[in-house]
Amino acid sequence: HSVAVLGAPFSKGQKRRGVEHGPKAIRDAGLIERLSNLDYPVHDFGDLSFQNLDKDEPYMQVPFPRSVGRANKLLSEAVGSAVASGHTTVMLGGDHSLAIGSVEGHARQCPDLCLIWVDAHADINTPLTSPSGNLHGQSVAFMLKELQNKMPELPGFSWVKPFLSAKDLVYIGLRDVDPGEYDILKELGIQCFTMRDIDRLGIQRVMEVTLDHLLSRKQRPIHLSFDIDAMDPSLAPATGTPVNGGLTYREGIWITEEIHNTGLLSVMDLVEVNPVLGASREAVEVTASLAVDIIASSLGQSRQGGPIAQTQTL
Ligand SMILES: N/C(=N\O)NCCC[NH3+]
Ligand SMILES: [Mn+2]
Ligand SMILES: [Mn+2]
Ligand SMILES: [Mn+2]
Repeated sequence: HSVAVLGAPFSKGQKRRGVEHGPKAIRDAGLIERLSNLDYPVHDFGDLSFQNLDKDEPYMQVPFPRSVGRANKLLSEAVGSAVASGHTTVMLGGDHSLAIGSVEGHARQCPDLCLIWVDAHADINTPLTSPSGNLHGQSVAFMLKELQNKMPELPGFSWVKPFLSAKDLVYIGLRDVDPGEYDILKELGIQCFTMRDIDRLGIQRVMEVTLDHLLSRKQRPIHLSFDIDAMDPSLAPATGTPVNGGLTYREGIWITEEIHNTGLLSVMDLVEVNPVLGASREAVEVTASLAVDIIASSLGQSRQGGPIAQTQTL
């Protein structure tokens, strides 16, 4: 099947400028030709354009709720139609609040999807537990049916009906979990593999348990939501909330190769690349180039190489 690439230049899920330039930085690092070298057609849908709302006052200490809600409604429709057209879809962020629209739009087409959240952070605060109010740290809370009774009605989010069950979600890479998030993760019994678990078990075992947890009962579409800050900051410095002690390059690529090998990847997000925050041009380039490697290996690029492509003539 074919791959669709969708840019979402959006930053109002958090307060640092620059993450709206993430899609361009990832494209400039050669994403489209790297994907074209794999074995299927690539459709670049370009970038969504998000309307600027002049009035969008904070609500319960949450900044830009209407802008974030509206952007995600637009993204949900775009991702939904890409999936409906049969594409494996890559959403380029932008901050991680965009996962609300990406996963919601995917779930409308594939209600039985499962979600693999690769991130230093759980992004499962509610507006009431969030220390900062930033919506990019609350994305998962809007998705979970089990949190419905803990979520206030936010302006701009009336269109979102929770669609995911806690058992259909696995976290990999956690190392900076807020107290409110810790309580929610424990209460809901969500399967988490923190960096400590990865140190203990090794990434091969973590992926074995992850894929068994999500797929052993029933094979179903996978949504991979990959926050570049899951990777060690030495590999991905140009991002908004770096946390030391992250995934090695090889751990990140093991995760994405294993997900590719299921043949079930349907949508992936690659978010939080912020070119403005790189201390040098080189720092921006290594971050964007890593993002391309993560996406390409999720879609079939392999360290083992592969056969001559059907489309190539000798
Ligand atoms: N990168 C972030 N989420 O993935 N930042 C917000 C979360 C901070 N608790
Ligand atoms: Mn995140
Ligand atoms: Mn993060
Ligand atoms: Mn972030």
